[in-house]
Amino acid sequence: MKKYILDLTVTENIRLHANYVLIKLTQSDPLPEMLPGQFAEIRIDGSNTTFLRRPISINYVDRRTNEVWFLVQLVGDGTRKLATVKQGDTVNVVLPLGNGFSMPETPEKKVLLIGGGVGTAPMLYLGEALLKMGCKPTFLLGARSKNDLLQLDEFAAFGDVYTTTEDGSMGEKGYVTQHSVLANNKFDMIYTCGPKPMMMAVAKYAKSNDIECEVSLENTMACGVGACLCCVEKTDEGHVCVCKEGPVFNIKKLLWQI
Ligand SMILES: Cc1cc2nc3c(=O)[nH]c(=O)nc-3n(C[C@H](O)[C@H](O)[C@H](O)COP(=O)(O)OP(=O)(O)OC[C@H]3O[C@@H](n4cnc5c(N)ncnc54)[C@H](O)[C@@H]3O)c2cc1C
Ligand code: FES
Repeated sequence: MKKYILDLTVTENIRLHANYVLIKLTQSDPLPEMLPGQFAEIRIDGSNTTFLRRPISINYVDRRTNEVWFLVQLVGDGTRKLATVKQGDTVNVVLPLGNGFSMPETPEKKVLLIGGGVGTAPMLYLGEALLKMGCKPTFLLGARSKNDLLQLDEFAAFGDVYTTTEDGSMGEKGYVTQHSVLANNKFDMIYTCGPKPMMMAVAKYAKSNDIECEVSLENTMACGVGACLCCVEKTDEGHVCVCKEGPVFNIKKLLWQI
């Protein structure tokens, strides 16, 4: 897919919670095609300590308003600076990058989308794409506590939503892999994104229950286009760049000890 370097304009920057912002960007021309699971490399202007662009997932593409959404967790200088953009500011992005999730062959498939923390970000756009093909998704969203569960209304517009929190402040207490929705249903496909230990636990569950599973890796990245080799992951085909060959992989391709 063709990649673009675009100067996009901020239409909204919504503080969802102390540590998260939702940034919506647009341009006068129609935004390019973007697939669920792909990401952008965002240039951080005005930060003396952030030399490289930062990879952020495509959270949602609103074709009616011609906006692309980014859900950003504030973890360091780059994301904190990005979180300060205001309506009318320009943000330079390279997109769409990476491969994206593969869609089920038929809409009859029963699919579960598991997001942990800010790993829920790519699941919203994926959920809409699944619903559009007639495959209503089930979302299982996990976080430390209630405040870290984001965009619940938006998810509910596309499918059934279940939640877990580690402190029990919302949904079932515990980890996503302990949620009763797994025991009460037989899913054909699981898509997941979140902290690596969570994705490994999900992959282990999927493997032992013979369920197809795709994970979206968040290896630390620099160039985002397969040039610097800083994001490599071992697969059954050798070392590959997660930014280019991924970030989405079928768990059968990964050499995880699960
Ligand atoms: C393909 C991909 C998609 C991503 N999508 C999103 C998204 O939609 N929303 C979002 O908020 N973040 C996302 N991330 C993570 C995001 O890129 C990092 O949090 C960001 O680069 C940190 O930049 P910083 O300058 O704020 O922090 P830094 O100063 O660079 O780092 C601060 C802290 O964050 C940790 N960190 C840095 N990079 C990562 C990473 N890739 N994963 C986990 N921890 C990291 C560092 O170890 C350090 O402890 C994604 C990462 C990848 C690779
Ligand atoms: S980030 Fe440079 S090769 Fe992947």
